[in-house]
Amino acid sequence: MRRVVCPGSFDPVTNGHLDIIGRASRQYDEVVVAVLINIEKKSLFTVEERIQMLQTVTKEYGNVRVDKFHGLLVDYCRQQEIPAIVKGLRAVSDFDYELQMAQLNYRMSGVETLFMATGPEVSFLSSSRIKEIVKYGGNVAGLVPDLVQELLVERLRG
Ligand SMILES: Cc1cn(CCC(=O)O)c2ccccc12
Repeated sequence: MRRVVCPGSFDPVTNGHLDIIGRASRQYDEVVVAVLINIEKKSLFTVEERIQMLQTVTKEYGNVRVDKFHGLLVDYCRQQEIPAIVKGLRAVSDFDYELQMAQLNYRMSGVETLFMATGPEVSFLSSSRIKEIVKYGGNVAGLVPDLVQELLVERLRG
């Protein structure tokens, strides 16, 4: 069974994330979307809320499982017996950091990293930019799932 992990904060999940997750779900038997627990980073949604959103918007793929982890991703991969990581690359600016992480992870654990180029229609997306737009009254329809847009408006505009 070919399994991969798609790690991230997903605070919240965007259509850029779903582009990669959906394409990975067609390449592998199982995709584990792993939400990073980072207590040092202030997040808009709780880990449980992020997991709930991801489970709802990835249900249609049928072979996506959502989980959470803290600490080193390669330790999680070892515990879960997942041999590879899938990362989405949005722009050349992503590559430098992701290359270093891929080399480190492989050197530490033998876990491979596979890169997928995000579609041009979503390559400009990030959770931070989306939150900023909603916070100042902008419209993010088509950039995030409808459910996420509703939750963003509720959380950021009360
Ligand atoms: C493009 C992209 C960035 N990330 C990390 C996002 C984050 O850390 O929230 C992803 C996670 C899964 C699929 C695609 C992506």
